[in-house]
Amino acid sequence: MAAGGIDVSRSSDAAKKEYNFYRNGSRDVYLRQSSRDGERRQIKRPNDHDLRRNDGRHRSRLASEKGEQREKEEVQRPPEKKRKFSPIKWDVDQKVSKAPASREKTKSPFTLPTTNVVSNQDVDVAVTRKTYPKDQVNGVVRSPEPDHLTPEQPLEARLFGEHPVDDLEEGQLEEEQVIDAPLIKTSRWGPGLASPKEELISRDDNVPKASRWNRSSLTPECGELVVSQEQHCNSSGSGSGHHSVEKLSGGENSDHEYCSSDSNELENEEPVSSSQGGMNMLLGSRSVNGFQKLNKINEGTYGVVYRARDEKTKEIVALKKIKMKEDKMEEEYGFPLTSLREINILLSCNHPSIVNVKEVVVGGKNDGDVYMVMEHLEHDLKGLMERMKQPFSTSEVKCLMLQLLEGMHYLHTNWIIHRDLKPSNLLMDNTGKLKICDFGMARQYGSPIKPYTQMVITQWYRPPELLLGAKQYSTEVDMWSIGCIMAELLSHKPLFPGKSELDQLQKIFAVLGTPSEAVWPGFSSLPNAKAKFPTQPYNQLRKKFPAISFVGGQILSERGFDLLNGLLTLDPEKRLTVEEALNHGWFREVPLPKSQDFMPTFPPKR
Ligand SMILES: Nc1ncnc2c1ncn2[C@@H]1O[C@H](COP(=O)(O)OP(=O)(O)OP(=O)(O)O)[C@@H](O)[C@H]1O
Repeated sequence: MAAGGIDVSRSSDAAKKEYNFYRNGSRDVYLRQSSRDGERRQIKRPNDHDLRRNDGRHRSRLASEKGEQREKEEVQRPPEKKRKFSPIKWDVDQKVSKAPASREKTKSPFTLPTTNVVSNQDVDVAVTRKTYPKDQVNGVVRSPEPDHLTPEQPLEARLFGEHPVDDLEEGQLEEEQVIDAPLIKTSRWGPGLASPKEELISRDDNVPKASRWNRSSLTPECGELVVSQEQHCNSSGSGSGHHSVEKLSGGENSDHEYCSSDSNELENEEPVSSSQGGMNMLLGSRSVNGFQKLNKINEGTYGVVYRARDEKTKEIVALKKIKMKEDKMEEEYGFPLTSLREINILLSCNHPSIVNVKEVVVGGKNDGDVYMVMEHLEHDLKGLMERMKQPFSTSEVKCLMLQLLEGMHYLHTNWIIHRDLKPSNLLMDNTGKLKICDFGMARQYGSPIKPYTQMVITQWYRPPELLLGAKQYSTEVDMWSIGCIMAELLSHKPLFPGKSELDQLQKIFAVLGTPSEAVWPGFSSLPNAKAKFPTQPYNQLRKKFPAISFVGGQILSERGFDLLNGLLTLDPEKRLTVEEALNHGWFREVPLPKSQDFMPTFPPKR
């Protein structure tokens, strides 16, 4: 049976109603919730142009729909959300801002939780993008047969020079960043601390445990948790002097030294006055003893997650214990930066598709332990897909994809890149709700886009530009991961299960074609693109997701394939944006997205 769908906007009123039911239903949930708790913060959302680019790929038919939708949203914008703990105040990169007269007047996209307004003018610097003809996407040319992938010599050596490429298994990331004491001293967390030994983040057995978090030095006035966005590394350092600093040559960066990894991104925070800095995130935090641990759910790279009961409310929650860096032989130990970012971002976000962090609690066996208390969801999509006997149906995939895209739309419009989207980081409950979790790799991006570490995103879901060494990237990296997730939801197996970074690239190119300058302008100047990749001139993706199946396998309509191919576009400039994906016609053709209420339920994992 052909999978070609029917466009409900033209031919099926009933289907359209059902679609609207889903969309309105889910929006109603959003609005109901927001008006109920009355605590949603009003956030200035960048418009399409602000968001990422103006590449002329928006469909005109959708443009008017989007316009109406946005208008409605603006009218119905929920009231301001009270801060749960402390706001993120992302710093302005003074070197790139247009000579603000004062700090207060600085316009910046890094003001997520505040009501500061970002002017389009400021944002445009980052988002202007080239226009490409749509037909160049992935250079889709039907092929008779693929060329055989037989490198003449070890490609690892050719691709990455002398440095061997470590195999990265799923979930494994090469970097872990922690905040070390000297760093904190010069950060906005520093002010108000009595001595370096009483740093908030450092751990030292000489320091009485109770003072590790130095609560006494914290005042409500300095209660803002402030994390700087992109700091230029200061070669004189902040005292630690151990961070590597990479000098980028050429282009607009040639005059500056930039951080080569995220761990450096906090290094050069500007000094702060006492009114700016400090942290009271843990001030008045409850003890973890108020929770009864029921069972261990999972152990990830950065924390152990438990199912627990809040003794006070009897509510079942998820407790994520932050793994401290215990090895004092290491120069950096203490509270991982990834966890700090995760707490910071999650406490500031409020969206039905983003896991809710209720509070942060401390204590336990070790007085210095810190836990995030999150709403508990029964499943994650990875575990669920492994245990499911039947794959998700197309309408179920659409329901899940819409929720994922809505959550990502919220993040991207608030200048947050997740950078670790994968099925195990997508939680699902038995009422059909999907929620994005694990914000350890997430960060805000800004204008202009700066070099960040490319060692983000679990390898199977990492886009080719990062594998090829690109350091300047933004939301498009998440869109690639979403493409991989969509493929996996449809087929119930990972699309590109590479065994090493090189194997990952080979797997991608074998399916989507080896990129060329014609298909991906700028490809050849990426750091790792010098390697001679086996030539695979054709896009083979359709073979994996056919429109017709004679053996009863999963089929994908033309529109579904168009969405998948648009997400898995090699050239990040041409990859679909979250807004384009959200408005894609696949979601309006039959079978329509299943309503959350009708999503299947699954037994809890043991
Ligand atoms: N709120 C929650 N409710 C239920 N289960 C959760 C919740 N949060 C996390 N989990 C489970 O714990 C696992 C690990 O959580 P998380 O990804 O946040 O930790 P991590 O240490 O950052 O993991 P990773 O190694 O993947 O980066 C998830 O894949 C999920 O199965």
